[in-house]
Amino acid sequence: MASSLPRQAFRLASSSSTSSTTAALRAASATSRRCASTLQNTTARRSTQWTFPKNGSGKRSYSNLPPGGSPPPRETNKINFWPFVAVIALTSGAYMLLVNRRKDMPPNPSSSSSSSSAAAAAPSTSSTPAFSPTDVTVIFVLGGPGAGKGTQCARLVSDYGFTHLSAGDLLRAEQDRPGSQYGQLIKDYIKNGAIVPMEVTIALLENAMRDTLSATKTNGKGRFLIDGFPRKMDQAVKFEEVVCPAKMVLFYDCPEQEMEKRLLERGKTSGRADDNAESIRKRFRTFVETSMPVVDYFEKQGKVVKVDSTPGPEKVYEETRERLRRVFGDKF
Ligand SMILES: Nc1ncnc2c1ncn2[C@@H]1O[C@H](COP(=O)(O)OP(=O)(O)OP(=O)(O)O)[C@@H](O)[C@H]1O
Ligand SMILES: O=c1ccn([C@@H]2O[C@H](COP(=O)(O)O)[C@@H](O)[C@H]2O)c(=O)[nH]1
Repeated sequence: MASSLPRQAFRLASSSSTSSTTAALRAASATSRRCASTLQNTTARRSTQWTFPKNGSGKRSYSNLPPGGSPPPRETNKINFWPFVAVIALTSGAYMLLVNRRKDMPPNPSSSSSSSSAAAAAPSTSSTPAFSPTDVTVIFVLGGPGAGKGTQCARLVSDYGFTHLSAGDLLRAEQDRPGSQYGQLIKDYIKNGAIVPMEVTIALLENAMRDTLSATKTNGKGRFLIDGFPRKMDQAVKFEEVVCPAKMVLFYDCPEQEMEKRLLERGKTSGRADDNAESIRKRFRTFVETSMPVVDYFEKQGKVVKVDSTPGPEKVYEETRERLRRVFGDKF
């Protein structure tokens, strides 16, 4: 059902868009319920259609005779034309009324002068992203837990003027927001190193992007480092479809042993519920099984820039800058 949720469902919460969050997810679930009840009604109608009366032997009777009964009395073959004439007259009248009313209506904005072309006439099969990649640069920053994504993003922000959006941070903020109906759900997912349903995360990201763009007077232009997202194929596809296609994927590659050491060290002070041995093990597993396919997917599109993040942060950053320069040029 997720893929057929209304677009509105993706306009979810940020701290400034709380009520739209709730309303959007409610709308989504209301739609699901409507779908379910429509399905039930359809099924009910179908089963009615397929209920045939049983005859005396207990078998279904498929003739137009009532089971075991005699044929209905034959009607005399007199045809009365007047009802037909009345129906035709009424239908023609209604049609003419409709045509005359339409003449007074303003033209439909979607059927402009080019409406005669096949493209304009065909129903839209894909949605348009909320932000154009011409105005908005999105770079996905991926890598295992503790690979150093956040550390590198902080440096890129000060040198390139990116806005850094960490999906994990946004989820933690939503989790702690008083009154959030997703607080407990997010908490459980994070503790288990699992991926929160994409509707929540995509909406948080889209809202944060929108808030950033409207707060900065840059005519809707902006640069975003989306850190720790997408971590699952459905997120990747949906985000690019409804929010904005990414220009590049910065992938920080680091051995598990090194990442574990960093996370356990960070866990001494981070206060994060998932910086402990058990959660780290689960996060690694999710990363290998669920998130690596996303990296492979973008790799096939030639979008991945892989940086070894085993060395110290300075060295990793130097390499990152060099790789960005190669892709975007000196003036980026
Ligand atoms: N290149 C590095 N060498 C050594 N330690 C590092 C390096 N980069 C980051 N760290 C440290 O490792 C820990 C994890 O780094 P960071 O938070 O940047 O990783 P992350 O990939 O964003 O993690 P997560 O996915 O869990 O949010 C931090 O304590 C950070 O200071
Ligand atoms: O797209 C996402 C990103 C993150 N999560 C959950 O958050 C935690 C922590 O993420 P960090 O990037 O390490 O801060 C992650 O383990 C997931 O449980 C998510 O569900 N979806």
